[in-house]
Amino acid sequence: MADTVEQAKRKAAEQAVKEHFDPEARYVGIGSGTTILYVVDAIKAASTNQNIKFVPTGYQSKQAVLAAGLTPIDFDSLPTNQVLDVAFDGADEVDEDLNCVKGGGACLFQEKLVAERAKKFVCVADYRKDQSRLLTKWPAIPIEVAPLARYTVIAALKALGSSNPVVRDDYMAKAGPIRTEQYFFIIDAPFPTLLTTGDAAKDPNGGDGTDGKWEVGKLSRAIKKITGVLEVGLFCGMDGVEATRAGLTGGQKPVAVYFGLQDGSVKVRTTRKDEAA
Ligand SMILES: O=C(CO)[C@H](O)[C@H](O)COP(=O)(O)O
Repeated sequence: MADTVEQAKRKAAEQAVKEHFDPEARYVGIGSGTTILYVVDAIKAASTNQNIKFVPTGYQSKQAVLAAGLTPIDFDSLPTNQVLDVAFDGADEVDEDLNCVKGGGACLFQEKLVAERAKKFVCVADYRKDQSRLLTKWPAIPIEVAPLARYTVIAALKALGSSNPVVRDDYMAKAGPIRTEQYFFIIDAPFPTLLTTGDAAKDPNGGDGTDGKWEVGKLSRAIKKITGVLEVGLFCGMDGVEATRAGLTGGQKPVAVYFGLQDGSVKVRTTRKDEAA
C-alpha cells in the first residue's frame, strides 16, 4: 500500500513536470508536503538552467529546494508584479471542478500566496485525493487563525454549520497547538456537504449554507470574512489563465491536477478544455 501510494505520487510528479516545467522558466513556485518532493526530484533531473529561481511555500519546501541544489528565493523578495511561470503543489483533496482542500501540512497561507502569483498552478496528488466533492474522505477544512481569536472563530464556524471545529494539536499532543510559520494556529473545521458550482446551481438554496450545503467558493468567502482568520484552506474560484485574462495576477485553482493511480498510470484533469494548459 505505502509503496503503491509513493509510486503514484512519483509518477504523477514526473508527468506534471514533463508537461509544465519549462527549463527556460525564470520563477517557479514549489509547494509543501510529501508529493512535492517528487516534483523537486523531477525538476532537478530536467533542469539545465541555473538561473531559475524557486519560490518555496515554507521551511520544508525551501529545504527541499536547497537539498536539490536549486536556488530558492523568498516570496517577499520577488520583484513587484513579477509573476511565477508555474507553481507546483500537492493537495489534500480535489473535487470534479478542481477546487482543492489544502493545509494538511499547515502551510496553506504561503501556498495560496504562491499559487495566486503563478500564471498557472499545477497540482500533483495520488489517487486517494481524487473525489467528486470536497470533504468526502478528507475530514475538515484547515483554517489559519490568530491565536487570540480562536474561540470567536470557532463560534463563528459553528454558526456557519461546522459540526466540530478544533484547534489542531501538536502531533505528539504534548506541546499544545501547532504553530504555523506565521506563528498562528490551525483550526480544522468539518462541514457536512460541500457543493461544486454545478451542484450548487441545482440546490434550492444555491449552496448558501442554509440547508447545510455550501458551494465551495461561498463557504470560502464566508470563512474569510471572520475576524481572526488569516486564510482558508479552500483553493477555488478562478484558475491562473482565467485570472490573467481578467487582468488579475493569478487564481487559486489549479489549471491541471495530475493524479497518480494504483496501476502506475496517471490521470490528468484540467480546467482548460479550449487550449493546452
Ligand atoms: O497543503 C499542503 C500542506 O499545507 C500539502 O500540499 C498537502 O497536505 C498535500 O500533502 P502530501 O503531498 O504530503 O499529501
